[in-house]
Amino acid sequence: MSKKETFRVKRAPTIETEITVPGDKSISHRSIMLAALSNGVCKITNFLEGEDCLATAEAFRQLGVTIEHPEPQTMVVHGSKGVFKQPEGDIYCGNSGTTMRLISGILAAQPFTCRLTGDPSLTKRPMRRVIEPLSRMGAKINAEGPGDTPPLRIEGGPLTPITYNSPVASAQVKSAILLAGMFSKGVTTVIEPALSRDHTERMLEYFQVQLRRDEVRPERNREPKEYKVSLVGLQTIESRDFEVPGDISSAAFWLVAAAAQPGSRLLVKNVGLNPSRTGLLDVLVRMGARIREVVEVVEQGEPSGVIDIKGCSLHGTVIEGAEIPNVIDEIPILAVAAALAKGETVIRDAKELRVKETDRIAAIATNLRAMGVEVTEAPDGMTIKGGSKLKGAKLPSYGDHRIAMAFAIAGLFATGETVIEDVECVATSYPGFDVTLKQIQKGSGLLSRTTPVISSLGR
Ligand SMILES: O=C(O)C1=C[C@@H](OP(=O)(O)O)[C@@H](O)[C@H](O)C1
Ligand SMILES: C=C(OP(=O)(O)O)C(=O)O
Repeated sequence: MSKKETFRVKRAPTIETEITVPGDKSISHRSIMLAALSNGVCKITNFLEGEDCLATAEAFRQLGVTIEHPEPQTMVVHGSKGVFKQPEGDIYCGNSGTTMRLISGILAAQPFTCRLTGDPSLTKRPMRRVIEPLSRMGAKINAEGPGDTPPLRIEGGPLTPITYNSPVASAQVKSAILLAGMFSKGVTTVIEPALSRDHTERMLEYFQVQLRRDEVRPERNREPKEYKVSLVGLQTIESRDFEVPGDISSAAFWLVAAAAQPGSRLLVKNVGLNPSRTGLLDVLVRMGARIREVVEVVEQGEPSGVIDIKGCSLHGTVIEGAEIPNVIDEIPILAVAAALAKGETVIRDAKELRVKETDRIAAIATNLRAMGVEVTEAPDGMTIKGGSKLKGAKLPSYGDHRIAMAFAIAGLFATGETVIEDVECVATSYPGFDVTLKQIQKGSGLLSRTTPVISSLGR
């Protein structure tokens, strides 16, 4: 996609198709990292060639790791057992918070200094959340930007393990500490206030690292639970091949497009169904969507399979509390679903959205209002009054991939034309989104009448 591209979207026919989506972004990042730390050669297939994950691959090349790219979506990583070379220049993490925060955990343990930079969006994102625990482990990290923002200068060295009570349920914080813990002698523990995505834990186990996971109730039999993960450092990370499942956060856009349109039916195949990521399906079911999901594979620690969704008229819901980390990246598209649903949807406990690629609460509220939707903003969320007709509008993406894609879907339901500006950011997580968008607008790729309806399992 070239610079300053737009999506021009018009009302679409019902969706009746089956699709696959590119590889999972979170898992693709981790596959490069764990393969690089491993003791041999790992072939990663269905790797997401989004800019964020390519930035992670490039970072490890700069650290001296040989990474081949023999064919599309395949990366062959020659593990270096955690021994890296000092990079010549800065490591550029692009738009990717995951790259910067996770790699910080690894660099904290290296016997050299390096500097991490990013694009204007990443340069505004808070890094205290990783600086604090990694400094407690012994790293010297200096955030050069105002208010602990990047660039980060990391002077690594020997680390001591810690037990860290994380104030946020963040997979990036948890993963940075666990990766640092792999370089320190003794037990590193992270306790989080709600379960964030657990791909790092699952992939470490798949690479033969032993760890322990517990659900703890701080006061006996009282909710909310806390989630505890511990590992002993200096374990060998055994090289493994890995196939990345499709990204449910990318599938989310089409799932909502189908869910909100009576008469639509969509099958998404080979998509990740890790329970720490499927909160979107729970929310859509609460809104009235008819969904069945079938886990077909649980190899390599990550469940994946098919989602079968039928459109109907949706109604409002409440999204809050421990569910928020599970749907954190899906809130922009869930807000669009809320605008299309009858009644009110309340989103709370989601102040994290203010520090993503953009302030997503403000971006969602502004764009929904431009389409004629009544939205009340709160510091940690919003209330959306759904059910009125969406008006086509010219909308900024705020340089945020998920805002760009969510509002392209809103445009499929709006009167007139919706134009999303500056959509090149979509390449960070979903190359090919524009192709599927065009197909769906044309109504192509209809399901054949023989496509079996999934009848087992379901929600
Ligand atoms: O660990 C990861 O791969 C991610 C964790 C989440 O961020 P936080 O850890 O900041 O919640 C999520 O928003 C991001 O897209 C990817
Ligand atoms: C927040 C996101 O990613 P990251 O934190 O890696 O930039 C995202 O993909 O929505």
